Amino acid sequence: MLLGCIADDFTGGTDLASVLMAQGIRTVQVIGVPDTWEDIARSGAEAVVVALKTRTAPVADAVEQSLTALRWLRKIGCDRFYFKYCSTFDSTPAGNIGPVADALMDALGMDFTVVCPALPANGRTVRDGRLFVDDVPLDETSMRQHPLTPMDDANVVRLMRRQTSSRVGLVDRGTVVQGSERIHAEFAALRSAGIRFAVVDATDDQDLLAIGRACADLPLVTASSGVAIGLAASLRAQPEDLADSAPEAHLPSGGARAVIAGSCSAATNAQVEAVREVYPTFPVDPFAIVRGEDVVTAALRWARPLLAHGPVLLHATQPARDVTAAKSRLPDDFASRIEDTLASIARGLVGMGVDRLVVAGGETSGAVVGALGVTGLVIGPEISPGVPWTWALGTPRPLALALKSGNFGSRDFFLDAWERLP
Ligand SMILES: Nc1ncnc2c1ncn2[C@@H]1O[C@H](COP(=O)(O)OP(=O)(O)OP(=O)(O)O)[C@@H](O)[C@H]1O
Ligand SMILES: O=C(O)[C@@H](O)C(=O)CO
Repeated sequence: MLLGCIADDFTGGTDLASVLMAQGIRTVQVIGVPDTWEDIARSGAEAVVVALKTRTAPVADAVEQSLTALRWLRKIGCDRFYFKYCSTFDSTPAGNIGPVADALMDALGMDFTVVCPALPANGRTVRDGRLFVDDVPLDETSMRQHPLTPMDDANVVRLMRRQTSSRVGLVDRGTVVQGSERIHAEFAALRSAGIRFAVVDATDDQDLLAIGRACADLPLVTASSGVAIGLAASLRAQPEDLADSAPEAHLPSGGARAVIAGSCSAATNAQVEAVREVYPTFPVDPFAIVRGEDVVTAALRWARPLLAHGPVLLHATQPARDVTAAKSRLPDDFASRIEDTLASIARGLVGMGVDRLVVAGGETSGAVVGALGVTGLVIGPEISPGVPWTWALGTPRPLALALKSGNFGSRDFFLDAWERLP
């Protein structure tokens, strides 16, 4: 086993798994911490991603679940680890990135690691410690109005300092461009100066390759999926050892298609708009859910006659400014109530013969995958950077799932995704 990964949400898990697969590392994603480990040991996997739903959980829960995942990964033979969080550093002032990273490091007896949310393939870069999305500082993007993790600062050093009492430093791009040995030397200098977390600048994949190599002797890295691009080289002595086959796939055979969107991110809003002209869409109204209306039955009644004719899309997605305006009129548990509703709709759709399902949003994906009883995901072909088709494990019938991070994918993602299925 080359690498054990802990992802703080489900779309983030498939993002990392697809990057590792692209690096030739045979990767399996499990949903939560499995009860057993024999299946994984038999699967031929070289990396395992444990997908948790801890991004917005209470800090103590997130820490406990992450430590449980770490123990399980050690049990199946991992001795190198990857804590995957969002490339937009989605978190609250209390956590959970800092507390989880601190707890994992304590458990591994470490006093230094990296913090690197950069993901240039999706426009996320870090310069002088500041996180940009397509060259716009994070706090000036729609992430400022995220329903659960509004991001009001682009400075990752400062964001991290809010979440940990440990010392946080910076490895700037001027150092990174000098290559892995120079970066490694800077890590050593920061570490001996008592720095526990080094935020590392990166603006392109070359930077990530160098950073990955410089992390070769770190038992744990903390990052978006970006650093994984550079890890393959340090995980294997011989590049020709790279695997070229995925674990056995469980392909569905031509049932109905649906999209469930619970993300209110800018990209998902644009993708929902693009669908409106092309196939049927159903808006799920948060206020109807709160009023106790039977939204699930209404949605399934709407979808039933349409499924034979092509894909359908059901969405709670609304523009971020509308969400921000509505939040004060919604109860505190609004997010989980919307997630539960979308998850019940997904279960109903699968019961009606949907076997190819796209889900937009990490929290939403967590709820849907839970409701469908999925225990793991075999990673299939990539639809767009960070979003692969996956084949569900643990479901009574074969099911293809694409779990799309809220801000990933082009405008036509919900139109084109089907074409990437084998
Ligand atoms: N109209 C709405 N008003 C308020 N909240 C909503 C609305 N629609 C969806 N939500 C909630 O917003 C949250 C969106 O989080 P989710 O993780 O699913 O998407 P995301 O953050 O855009 O995606 P990712 O985590 O992959 O970046 C969910 O909890 C969802 O239930
Ligand atoms: O890193 C990202 O942006 C995504 O994988 C993600 O975590 C969104 O939830």
